[in-house]
Amino acid sequence: MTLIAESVSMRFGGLVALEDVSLAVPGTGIVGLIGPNGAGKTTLFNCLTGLSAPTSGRIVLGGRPLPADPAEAMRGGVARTFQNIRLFGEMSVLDNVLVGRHSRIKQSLLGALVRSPGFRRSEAEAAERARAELTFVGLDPDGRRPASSLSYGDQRRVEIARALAGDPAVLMLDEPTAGMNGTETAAIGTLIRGIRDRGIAVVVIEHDTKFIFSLCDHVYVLVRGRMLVDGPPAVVREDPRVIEAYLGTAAC
Ligand SMILES: Nc1ncnc2c1ncn2[C@@H]1O[C@H](COP(=O)(O)OP(=O)(O)OP(=O)(O)O)[C@@H](O)[C@H]1O
Repeated sequence: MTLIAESVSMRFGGLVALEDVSLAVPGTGIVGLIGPNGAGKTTLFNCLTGLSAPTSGRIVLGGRPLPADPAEAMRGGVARTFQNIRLFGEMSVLDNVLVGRHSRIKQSLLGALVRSPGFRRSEAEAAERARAELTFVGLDPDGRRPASSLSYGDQRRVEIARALAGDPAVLMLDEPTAGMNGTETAAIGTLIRGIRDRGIAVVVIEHDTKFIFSLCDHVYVLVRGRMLVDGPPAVVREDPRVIEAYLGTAAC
């Protein structure tokens, strides 16, 4: 399912955060989005995940306009993680992942109240799926510990498991390696490739350009709210405009 931003602009009062930005996420593969601080990456992510409606332009998923409503966007097939981890800290790891699964399954209120056989079967299936996703991201499938008791890196994995439990067609990861060391970053890269191999399209925002260039099939570069250039990593990293605008630092 292709996710497309068509000529998206976003203004906050007098500030132009995005100006006529277009981007296409094909149904498979890993797309990277890089750019200096304040370039508009998170603003674009928010539009692509239904969190914000662009001031002009549109977001299209599978040929249909994406509703500017995160829950609807998730039901449509777009899941995300956040720059600042957003888990229910007091809840168990498993329950956090179940929240992602419940966005996908329909249960009647009556069935839930009387705990009908259908409701119990559906709950058991959801728990099984949540455990499978915990195993997939490399965590203990038991998941009984409170989410807040996990290390920062493992909490990121729980967020990813929760997003995967909702059966997304596109998974959007906002700085998935923020605060991680080299070993942890490499492990997240392996996990993202595994997600890609399941046939899920992945979009990654990162400041770590080395990570993006080694991971992605296609890279977009945003600078001051405009899409400066996009292409395969080998082309983008050599583009003089990119080097001048963004990569002419020790970071690349
Ligand atoms: N809700 C908002 N209200 C007003 N201005 C905003 C809002 N959200 C973002 N901005 C502004 O829009 C611009 C783009 O911000 P955005 O967070 O999208 O950039 P970014 O590329 O994600 O930056 P960073 O890498 O630092 O996270 C910035 O100037 C920011 O201050």
